[in-house]
Amino acid sequence: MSMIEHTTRAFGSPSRYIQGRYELNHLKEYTDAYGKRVLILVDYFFYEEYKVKFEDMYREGESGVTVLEFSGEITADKIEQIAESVKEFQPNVVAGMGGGKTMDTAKAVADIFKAATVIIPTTASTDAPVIGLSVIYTDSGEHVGARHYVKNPDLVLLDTDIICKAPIRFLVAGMGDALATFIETRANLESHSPNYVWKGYCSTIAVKAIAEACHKTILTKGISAKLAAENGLCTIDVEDVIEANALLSGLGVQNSSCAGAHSIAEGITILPPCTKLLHGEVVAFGILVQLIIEGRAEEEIEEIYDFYKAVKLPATFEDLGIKDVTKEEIMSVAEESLKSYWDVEPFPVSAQMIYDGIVMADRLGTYYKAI
Ligand SMILES: NC(=O)c1ccc[n+]([C@@H]2O[C@H](COP(=O)([O-])OP(=O)(O)OC[C@H]3O[C@@H](n4cnc5c(N)ncnc54)[C@H](O)[C@@H]3O)[C@@H](O)[C@H]2O)c1
Ligand SMILES: [Zn+2]
Repeated sequence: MSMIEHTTRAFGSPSRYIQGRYELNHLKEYTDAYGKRVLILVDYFFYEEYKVKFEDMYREGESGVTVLEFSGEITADKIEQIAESVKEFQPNVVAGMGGGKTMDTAKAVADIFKAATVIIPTTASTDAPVIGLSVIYTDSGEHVGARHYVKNPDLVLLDTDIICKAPIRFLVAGMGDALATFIETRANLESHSPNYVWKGYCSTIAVKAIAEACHKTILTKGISAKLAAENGLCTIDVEDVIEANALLSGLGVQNSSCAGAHSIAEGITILPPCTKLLHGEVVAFGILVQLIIEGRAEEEIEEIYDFYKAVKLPATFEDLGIKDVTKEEIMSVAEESLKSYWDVEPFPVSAQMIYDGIVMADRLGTYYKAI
């Protein structure tokens, strides 16, 4: 167990968070407050459409804009190449519009120019937008490590019209990731583990309240939000769930820490079928394992299984695409998972305990599906 070294508490967050329908139409007003040389990295999915829109938007006035396409993997080389290509332009605002990889690349490029960072997520599938770090990979997609910045993004701007229209799987996966917030924060607080804000510093009352609000929002509004978004509607429940997935979940993880659920998410990706799942989907299964290992009350566990059944988050090996997984493979996942964050749990956790938790999560998943 990693105990805190002292009682100093720490909290970190983005400077501004703005969320609403059609908010992207106001991008220029927002970036004007930070600087006049604006670089916008746009996810390949939106590039053709938004390059034209952004160039039109910045045509009048003193600000200049450079719009570049982002595609593929986020690597140290790609970050350097992008920075090199805009060396003359010297952006003082760097925006990233797209999925987690585009956003993380924009954070890295902004850091090189010491520019203001503006993050424009186009899905609500991860808590990457608000966090002050980028996850770097190799060209072939292997995880290299995280690049940490001294500050979080200056502005996180969510246009919920765009996020609502994204495939529903992203919103649901984001709910899985967000549900881990309270469950992992509780473990962090119970074990008095350090948080991610500053080395060795402990968590605040604020993060406990944020994690509780995140949990309540997902469990009470998640089903309605999914139904609405599936029908192209952007109701207040959709807005609330987007805020929980992006803001509350991001603040939660940075200001406490990951624990068992994310450890399972990292361990289980050694099984090839699980690499095709979204981050929040494997985290969702990890939550079940963590709750079982912690021996939480039946009502709490049942509530989570019922929710998964309603929104279709994975609760069994079959849902994960690993119906025929062997005992040896499960033990390998357990051992791999031990390399992550199990030391945040309030008691020591062994590979055998994780093995039992994984199998039991599947068995309970099968049981709750049948009733
Ligand atoms: N920095 C952090 O703290 C942090 C936290 C969580 C995840 N991450 C990182 O985020 C990445 C995963 O994020 P991701 O799942 O968004 O991956 P991604 O960026 O690869 O996006 C997934 C796919 O969704 C597409 N997409 C984006 N918006 C869309 C929309 N509205 N409609 C349809 N398609 C759309 C993208 O083009 C891409 O093909 C990983 O690199 C992970 O390491 C970072
Ligand atoms: Zn996560």
